[in-house]
Amino acid sequence: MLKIGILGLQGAIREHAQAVKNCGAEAIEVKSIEQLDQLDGLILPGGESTTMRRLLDKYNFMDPLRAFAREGKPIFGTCAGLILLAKRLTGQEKAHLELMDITVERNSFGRQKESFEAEIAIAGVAEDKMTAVFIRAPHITEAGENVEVLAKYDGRIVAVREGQFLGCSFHPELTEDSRLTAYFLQMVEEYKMIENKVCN
Ligand SMILES: NC(=O)CC[C@H](N)C(=O)O
Repeated sequence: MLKIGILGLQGAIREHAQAVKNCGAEAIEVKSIEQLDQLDGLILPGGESTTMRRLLDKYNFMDPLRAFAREGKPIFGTCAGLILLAKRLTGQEKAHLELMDITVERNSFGRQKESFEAEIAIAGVAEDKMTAVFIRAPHITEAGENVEVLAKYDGRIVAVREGQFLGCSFHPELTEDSRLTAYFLQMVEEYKMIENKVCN
């Protein structure tokens, strides 16, 4: 069974764990860096990216997370998690993990739309549209040449993939529709196959 970690420092942790279990994998709430070794893939949940960054520093997660990525292991960032993955943040000098070749703007859907649901199509995941829950959501203003744009809302990029990394502006764990989580687990499965080939 695939072992999927959910970074458990702050944010929507339990809902992601449930979505992972619904898709038939084991969900592990990650609270210390020692737990990273046993994982096949990792989810960075939504929450508040500044708070999350403070906790990542406090518990010395930054370098181990970058090492996890260097091993080629898949990471899925949702909302605040997407902000953590970005190489560039609008209006901020320093980004966080700097793993995905994207520029992200925080809180970009205006006041009246602080929290809303929308029906969006996601390439390779939900061509027929699915409900996406946006909560003080960021969006992607620039995507590098190796980044695949999977979804847009209101002309703005809200879901992307770059090789082993997947990111979205919304909260896929807050609806019953687990298709995006299932897509991520498929990425993890593919990574495992590649890893086994290299080892054998
Ligand atoms: N729902 C979310 O994760 C919101 C992200 C939040 N606005 C931030 O900047 O971190």
